[in-house]
Amino acid sequence: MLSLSTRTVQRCREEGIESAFAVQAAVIPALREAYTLSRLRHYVRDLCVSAPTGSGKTLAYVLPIVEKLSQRTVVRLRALVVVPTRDLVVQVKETFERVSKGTGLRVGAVMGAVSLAKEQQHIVSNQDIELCGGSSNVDILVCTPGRLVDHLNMTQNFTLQHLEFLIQKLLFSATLTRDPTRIASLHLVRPLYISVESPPAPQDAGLSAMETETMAVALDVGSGETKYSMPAGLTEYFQVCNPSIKPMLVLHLLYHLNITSALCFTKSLEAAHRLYQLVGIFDKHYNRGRDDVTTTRRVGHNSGSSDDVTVVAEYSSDLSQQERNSILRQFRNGRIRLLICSDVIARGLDLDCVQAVVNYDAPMHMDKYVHRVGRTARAGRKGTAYTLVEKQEARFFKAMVKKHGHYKRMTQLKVKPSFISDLNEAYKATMQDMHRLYSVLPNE
Ligand SMILES: Nc1ncnc2c1ncn2[C@@H]1O[C@H](COP(=O)(O)OP(=O)(O)OP(=O)(O)O)[C@@H](O)[C@H]1O
Repeated sequence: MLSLSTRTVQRCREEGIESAFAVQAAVIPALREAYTLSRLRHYVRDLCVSAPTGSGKTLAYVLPIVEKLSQRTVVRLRALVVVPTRDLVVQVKETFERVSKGTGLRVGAVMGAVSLAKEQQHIVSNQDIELCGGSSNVDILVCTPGRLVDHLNMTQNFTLQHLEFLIQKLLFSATLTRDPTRIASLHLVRPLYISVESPPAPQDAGLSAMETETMAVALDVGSGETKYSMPAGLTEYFQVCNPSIKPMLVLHLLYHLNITSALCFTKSLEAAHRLYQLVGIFDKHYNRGRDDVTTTRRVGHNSGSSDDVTVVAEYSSDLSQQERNSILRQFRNGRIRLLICSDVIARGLDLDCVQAVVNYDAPMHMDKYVHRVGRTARAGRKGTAYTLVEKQEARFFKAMVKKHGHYKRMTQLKVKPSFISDLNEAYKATMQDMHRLYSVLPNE
């Protein structure tokens, strides 16, 4: 049984959460049992959770941590959450803040977006004299690994000695390793593995009364290649093609399939920028003189007017945190149709509006593929993933997905040149502009 307090259940309802997802129904009681027994020292244990992307793993640890810590009287750092990217720090912190509203719990974040000194003031209440029990301004801290190490080395009175919960995204993952050697290297204490493979459709019972036994299955550690469980609402396509046709296929998705909200992953920042410019220029040529332009009002690449929809924007770790937040806000509000991005966005970021994911450059690691396509079809919604595989990569890509038992989920597309012939004229003009931009003469 979940047995969450009336306050937590009420808070969840205010946030639109009426029932527990499968992973929450499996993890929350296990986590409660683990921290209840951890008072007896030899019962301390680690929990490892494997569940599809977008299945609700964040609330699975946020809810029990807030439940437990809301009974505290003195502020001490009792829960530490380590996640791989800054964007994820912001997102997880917001989730803690929403759930803990009204409890008085203090949630902090350190990720290197501001100076170390500013972060020190934010997380530690007294830096003047060394205190053996440390001093803390926060009960819960969300951080990136690098910044955590900085504070451990350089922040007086920052201490982990009162920690009751340590969450590592690595161990709450859609791609949790089954490799016994890698698991051994983590030095886990009496690990309990929970694997949830069912889709994240809400269960019948409410948050306060949830049976868990049927949902969790034993994780098959050491069983060879990992078979990833994917979101049930995800449809996956791939197309084998020449590299030169790849931009046209992206344009086909935008202008023929009328995709209005997509993330597009490239292999490098340069490739992302080039594609961003190409799509922006194409949009101008394609829409020039057309009376029926309804889906895309052109705005250079972004005019800022509230009605405008920008056809394309780019997102990368090179942008400031403020710029990144602003782009994500516009994308969430439906004001950007195609967001071209690097893998900084692929890990854990929760954008409920993503209709499709495009792998403009096919990932060559299955983990990367799972995290990228997992930005769509979240929380029981539907979504589509398209992967463009260059001819010389096709053998490797197919072998990779087959090795992970994934090939049968995917459908091979064959977009014929005749399907996209109406884009040719604007595309030709675009290529001429691109060649001018990059000072490269066309071959023809
Ligand atoms: N019980 C619930 N009812 C409704 N929505 C929920 C519930 N639990 C989680 N969600 C929503 O589902 C979405 C995905 O959750 P979350 O980001 O925790 O997924 P995740 O499993 O951590 O994904 P990833 O592996 O990609 O990090 C979020 O928008 C969250 O608010």
